[in-house]
Parts: sequence; C-alpha cells; structure tokens
Amino acid sequence: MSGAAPDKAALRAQALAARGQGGDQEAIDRRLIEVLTPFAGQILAGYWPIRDEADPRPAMRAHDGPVCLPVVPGRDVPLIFRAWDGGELERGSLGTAHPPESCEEMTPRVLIVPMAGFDRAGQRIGYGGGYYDRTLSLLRGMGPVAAIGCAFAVQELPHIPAGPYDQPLDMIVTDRGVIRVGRD
Ligand SMILES: Nc1nc2c(c(=O)[nH]1)N(C=O)[C@@H](CNc1ccc(C(=O)N[C@@H](CCC(=O)O)C(=O)O)cc1)CN2
Ligand SMILES: Nc1ncnc2c1ncn2[C@@H]1O[C@H](COP(=O)(O)OP(=O)(O)OP(=O)(O)O)[C@@H](O)[C@H]1O
Repeated sequence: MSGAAPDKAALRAQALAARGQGGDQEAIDRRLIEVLTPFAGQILAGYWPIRDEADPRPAMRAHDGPVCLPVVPGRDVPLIFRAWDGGELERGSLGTAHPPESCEEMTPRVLIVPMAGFDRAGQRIGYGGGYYDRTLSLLRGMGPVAAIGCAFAVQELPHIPAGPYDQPLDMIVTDRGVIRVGRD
C-alpha cells in the first residue's frame, strides 16, 4: 500500500475516527444561521444527527421558512424529503429518524448535508450509500440548489478523489470557518 492513494473506505474510516473528537457546536450554529440568512423563505433540508455528527438542528429551528428532513425510500435511490414542524419522528433502518408519511413531501432549495469527511474543493465522503450524490444530481437537474456541507473541522481530509457520480458541495460550514467552494 505504501505510496498508493488511500481509497475511499480508508478515508471514510479516518474521517469518522476524527469526528469523535467533535468541536465547537455553537460556532457551527452561528455560522450555519449566518449562511442560511439569504435563503429566508426557501425550503431547507436539514438532517437528524446520527451519533456524533455535527448538529444542524439549531440552524433548522432558526430558519425563516419551511424545513424538511430526508427519508431513505430504499437502497440505490435518491432520498425524499418530508416537512418537519418540530413534531414526532419515526426511526429509520439506518439509525436515522424521519417525519412520518402524514407529513408533506417537499423539494428543498437549500440542503444542509451531513458528511463523514470533506476537502477544500467541496468533495465529500458520506456513509457510502451514494444517497446525497443521487439526490443532488436529481435536484440540480430540476433547478438551482445550494448544498451546504456541515461537519467539524477535524473531519477535513487533504484530498478526496472525485468519482463520476460525486456531486460537489457549494459551501462547507465547520466550527473553524466557512469554505465557499470555487471562491477561496
Ligand atoms: N444524520 C444523517 N441522516 C442521513 C444521512 C446521514 O449521513 N446522516 N444519510 C446520508 O446518506 C442518509 C441516510 N443514509 C445512511 C447510510 C448509512 C448509514 C449507516 O451506515 N449507519 C450506521 C451507523 C453509522 C454511525 O453511527 O456512525 C449503522 O446504522 O450501522 C446511515 C445513514 C439520509 N439521512
Ligand atoms: N447518481 C448515481 N447513479 C448511480 N450510482 C451512483 C450515483 N451516485 C452514487 N452512486 C454510487 O453509489 C455508491 C456510493 O457512493 P459514495 O461512496 O460516493 O457514497 P457517499 O457519498 O459516501 O454516501 P452518501 O451520499 O450516502 O452519504 C458508489 O458505488 C457510486 O458509484
């Protein structure tokens, strides 16, 4: 292995281990709320954190507009999103929590995207299901979408090799700053 580029599984394991160190959650809250201000009135997709993921819920609660959460409808298909008004959630099979079927399905215009790892070019690694790649590809085909990655700064990796399906992020918010992809 020496000299070879680390593969995605190794990068994912490295970033997830680093995630355990955590970071300044309040700094993430502040920055997320700030970058979301221009999206007032638009539909925001957040996520319900699993284990020690950075928590986007304070920013979701502060959003001035409709908020929805992802639902996994099955393997190898895009996520769908259901309205979340602070009500009860159901447990999903992958350790997720999502609104019940009675909640309206929505098409978000801005998404806070969970990440295992990221790099400064806006490439991201998730849990490996390809869910956000498929979802962003679909949404971007329908109109303008802002994908905002959210993670602790310790989850940054020097370089993530981009595959053909990988959808880059537009912005990354960490406890140490905001990375505006393509504008730094
Ligand atoms: N909070 C959150 N919600 C999300 C995602 C995510 O990454 N984070 N997803 C992003 O695609 C989708 C769900 N996809 C997932 C794919 C795999 C696993 C998974 O491997 N779960 C492990 C636990 C991992 C851990 O705790 O660190 C498991 O259930 O064993 C979870 C979600 C939609 N919702
Ligand atoms: N639009 C797509 N069409 C077909 N296959 C796809 C698409 N997007 C991703 N995939 C496949 O999904 C698999 C997982 O992709 P990847 O490792 O990039 O997931 P991830 O970004 O870590 O996961 P997630 O987005 O769920 O957090 C890969 O085999 C990839 O080829």
